[in-house]
Amino acid sequence: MLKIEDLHVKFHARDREAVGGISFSISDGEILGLVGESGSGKSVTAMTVAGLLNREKADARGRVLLDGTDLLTLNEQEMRRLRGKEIGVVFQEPQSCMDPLMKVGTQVEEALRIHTHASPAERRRAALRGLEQVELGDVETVYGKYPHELSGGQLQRAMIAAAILTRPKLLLLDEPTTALDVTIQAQILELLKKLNREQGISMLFISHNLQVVRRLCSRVVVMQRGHIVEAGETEQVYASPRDAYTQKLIAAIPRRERREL
Ligand SMILES: Nc1ncnc2c1ncn2[C@@H]1O[C@H](COP(=O)(O)OP(=O)(O)OP(=O)(O)O)[C@@H](O)[C@H]1O
Repeated sequence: MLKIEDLHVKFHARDREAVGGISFSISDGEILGLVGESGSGKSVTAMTVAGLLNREKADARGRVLLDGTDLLTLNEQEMRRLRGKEIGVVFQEPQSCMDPLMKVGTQVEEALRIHTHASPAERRRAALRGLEQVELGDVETVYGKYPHELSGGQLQRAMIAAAILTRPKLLLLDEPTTALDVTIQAQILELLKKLNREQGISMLFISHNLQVVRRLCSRVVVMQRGHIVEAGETEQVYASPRDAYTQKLIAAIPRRERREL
C-alpha cells in the first residue's frame, strides 16, 4: 500500500539530513508505529508522505509509493488533490489545526467541499455520520459548536472524523494523543483500533512513546537521528530489543505503565 524506498530529506539550512535514507512499508489495513525521540525525523517523514514539505526549503529524494504512484514525482497541485482524499492527516494539537471562528461541523466537512461535488445537505449528512463514527454523542449539537466549546479529546475525535470523511487509504497520525490526558488517550487509541477494524484504513502512527505504540500497532519502526535502527513485530521489539537506542526508549517508560499493558 505505502512503500517508502531509500527516502532522504534535507533542509537547505541544515548540514545533516533530517531523514537519511529510510525504507519501510505499510500493508493494506495495517497500523504501523513510527517511534523515536524528538528530532529523529518522524514528523519530517510524515510531512513528506503528506506532501507538506516546503519544497523551497527542503529536498526529498528516494521513492514514496502509494499503491504504485511515486508521490515524490507529483506536483503540488496533484499532491493537494491526493491529500485529504487518499491520505488523511491528524496532528498533535487539535486546537491549532482548527479555525476558532468556524463551526466544528463546517470544518469536518471541509475535505468533501474540496474534493467532491457533494451538495451542502449531503456534506452535512456525511459530517454527522462521521461525528457518529468517532462517537461524539449528540452529533447535531457538536456540529454546531465552535472549537473552544469542545474538550481536547472531543476536538481530536472531530479531527479524526474530518480526516476519514473521504475514506482515505492511509491515515497519518502524528502524536495524535500526546496532548491528551491518559484516560482520553486510551479512548482515542480504542477509537483508532475500531476504525481500522471496521473500515480497514491503513495508518502510520507516530509517537515518541513506545508504550502507546504497543497498544495499537502490530509492527514498529524505530528511528534515531534520521535513520531506522530497528524494525519488526512490536511485541518482539519490546520483549527483546536488539538496539541499544530501543532499549533506552523502553527503559524510559515508567515501570507502572509497563505493567499495565
Ligand atoms: N522546517 C525545518 N527547517 C529545518 N530543519 C528542520 C525543519 N523541520 C524539522 N527540521 C529538523 O529535522 C530533524 C527531524 O525533525 P522531526 O520534526 O522530523 O523530528 P521528530 O522525530 O518528529 O521529533 P518531534 O517528536 O519533536 O516532532 C530535526 O533535526 C529538526 O530540527
